[in-house]
Amino acid sequence: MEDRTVEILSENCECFDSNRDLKPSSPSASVQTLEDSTIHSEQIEENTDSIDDNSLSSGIQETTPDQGHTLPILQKIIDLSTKVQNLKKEHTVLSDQVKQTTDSFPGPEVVNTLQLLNTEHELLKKKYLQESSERKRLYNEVIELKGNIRVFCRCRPLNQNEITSGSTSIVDFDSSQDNELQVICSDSSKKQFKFDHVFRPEDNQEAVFAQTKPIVTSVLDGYNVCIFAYGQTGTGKTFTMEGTLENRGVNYRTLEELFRISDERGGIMRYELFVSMLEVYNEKIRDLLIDNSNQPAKKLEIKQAAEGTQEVPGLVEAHVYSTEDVWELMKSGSRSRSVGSTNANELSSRSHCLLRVTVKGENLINGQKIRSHLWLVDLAGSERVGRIEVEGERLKESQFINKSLSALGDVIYALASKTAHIPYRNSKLTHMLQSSLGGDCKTLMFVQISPNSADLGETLCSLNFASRVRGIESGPARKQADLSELFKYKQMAEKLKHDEKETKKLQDNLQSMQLKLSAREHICRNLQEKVRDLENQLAEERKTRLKQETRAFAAATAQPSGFSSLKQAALKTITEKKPPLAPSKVRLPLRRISNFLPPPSPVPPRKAGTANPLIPASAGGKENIPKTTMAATNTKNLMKPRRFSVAVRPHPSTTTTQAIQPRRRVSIATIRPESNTYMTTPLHSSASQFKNGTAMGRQSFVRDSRKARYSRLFSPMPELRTAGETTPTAAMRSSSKFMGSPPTQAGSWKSKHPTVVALQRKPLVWSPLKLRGMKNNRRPSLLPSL
Ligand SMILES: Nc1ncnc2c1ncn2[C@@H]1O[C@H](COP(=O)(O)OP(=O)(O)OP(=O)(O)O)[C@@H](O)[C@H]1O
Repeated sequence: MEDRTVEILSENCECFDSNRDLKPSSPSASVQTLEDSTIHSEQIEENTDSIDDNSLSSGIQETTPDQGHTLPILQKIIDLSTKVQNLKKEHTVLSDQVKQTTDSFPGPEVVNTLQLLNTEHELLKKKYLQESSERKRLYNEVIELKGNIRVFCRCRPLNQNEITSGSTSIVDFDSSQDNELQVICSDSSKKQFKFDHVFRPEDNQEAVFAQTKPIVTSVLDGYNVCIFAYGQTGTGKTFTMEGTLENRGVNYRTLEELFRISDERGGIMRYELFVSMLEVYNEKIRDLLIDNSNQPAKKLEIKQAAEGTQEVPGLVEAHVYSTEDVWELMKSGSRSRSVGSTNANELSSRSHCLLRVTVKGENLINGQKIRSHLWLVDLAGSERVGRIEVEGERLKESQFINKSLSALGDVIYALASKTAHIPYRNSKLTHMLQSSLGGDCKTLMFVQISPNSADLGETLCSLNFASRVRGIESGPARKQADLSELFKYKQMAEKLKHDEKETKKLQDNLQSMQLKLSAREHICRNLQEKVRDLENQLAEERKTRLKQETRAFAAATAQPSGFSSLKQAALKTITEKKPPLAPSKVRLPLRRISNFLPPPSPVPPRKAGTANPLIPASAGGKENIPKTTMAATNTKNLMKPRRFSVAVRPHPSTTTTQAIQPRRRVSIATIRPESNTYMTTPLHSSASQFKNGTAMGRQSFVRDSRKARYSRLFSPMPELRTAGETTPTAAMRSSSKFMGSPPTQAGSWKSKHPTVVALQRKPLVWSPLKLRGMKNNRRPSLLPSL
């Protein structure tokens, strides 16, 4: 009977083997993609069902030695493991993709660049605010300086000749009115003139420059400034502007002041000063800084630059670094100036002398640059031609001088009357001063007068002219910016705008990449959960099958007889539709599937009172070996079948067509003695061990860890072969590779599997022992009542 059982079990194993390559009947159940892991899971279920159904429908078949050696459940486990491995591989691929995506993110360099851009942006904003504040301050200052054409009147003292001749001063200065003077006419009438400031004959050069300085220094703020001295010959124009070595004039003091302020503002502004010196002689421009005594004078013309300013191409611009440089240049230029002797002045200036100071400044805080001009003009004598007895060349000079001075008067008149057209181009002088005369420039006019009564007419003419100049309503001064710098700032602003756009684009890209990363991470997490579900499901299935195999093995070995009843009961059970294995209700933590055997778990000594019902309570030591095992080991033909199955096999004498096919294959891989060279399954070892009565089979059990693992998985009671001190169930539990698995919710989970349900209702429904016991009413079942 036991031989038949073994044969039946073996054939059942073969039957499962023959179905191990079964594929899902529905193509839709195939695992196609990783994302369709749910389908994957369902496919596993259907695979299981398909295998089981095919196994059941095929019935018991003959075992052939050439058929596969792997059990179907092993095959399914392998398939599941393969799928899990595939899922892990895909997970790895996805993780690598995410990592590559992360690597392609803007790295630290881009982040640093962004930080630098932000810092630069903040700095530019700060500078812009500072510049706005500065501009406001300057604007207020300009408002205070409304009426930017200022007129100072300076009266020279009577010279030695005039005093000797008994001349008296016709200019009366009211002590109570600082800025007014009265001219005593020939009829003893007094003409009063009011100017911005009136310098008396006793006022020295320092006093004059003290009043001039505020306007002069405006050139360092970027304003064009024009200072000119107007008056008849010998009234002290050159003395005021150039001065002497002992009494330096406005020109020298201005440069001195400019250098002083430049040094004072050194931490904020960097200035460069350039000096040009030229004269307009007979309507010709001469560069006074070129020693052209030995060669013909180079002809210079006034050109209008792109910025609208008047430039003289070819004019020397000497970079000066100190007042000494300026003084040397002035002396050199003065020597080149055209002078002549008149009866009014021994060294009368026969030309208009213009000293141009170009200031180039750079704001070290905001980088703003300025470029402005300061014109210091010593005009030729304004006396009428008839006043001085000249002829020939001197007469011609005087005509040009008067013509240019008349043009200057016309310009001033036009500015005063606010006419649309200002005749700047009527003379070289006004054309040259165009950008420094007018409403948006600061102009200072020194009207030089003589106190000599003999010069009364010329004095009145000069004062009247100066009074008209003073009456010009000029607009607020306009700061002269370097247009090239302006263009540069414009480009910088455009670049900043572009950089801000790029920064925003980068930030958008960063956000997009972060979103993609989070999405991929989410996918990875889902995949991990699916892998975990599959592993949990696999573990559950293994556990369930192990339980069933244990029960079947115990039943089959304990009660091999009554096979027909067993068969009928089993058939009755298997005809029920088998639902898929109940999924795990509780997700178990991921546990890596390895090919290594878990360490043998110690089997706790069983108390007599809590002994497994499969084992008699009185059993101990060798006697603890279950009777099923003992029965199997005592069977002489145990080693004959190629496979050793715990499922029953009908006796050859019985019909094979009526063989019972267990719903869950419960078999133990074994081997025929003649093929033991190829098999190292535990049963083979155990069979040899049992046969020889030794423990040598244990060596082969652990020689191949993979085979040993599977053999150990499906060996119902490997421990029984050696220790024999525990029950098959306990032995199976202790030998299972899932010993380390977390406890399942066995108490709460209830299987819906028909077989399990049937077993729950009829614990011994397909147990031969139970059937036999029920049939004969003599022997109770050894299976536990679940
Ligand atoms: N404020 C003054 N104090 C003392 N001396 C003066 C003063 N103004 C002019 N002089 C003297 O008067 C003389 C003539 O002055 P200056 O040459 O400067 O006149 P000018 O107006 O330039 O004449 P021109 O138009 O012919 O060049 C000089 O010797 C000068 O020293």
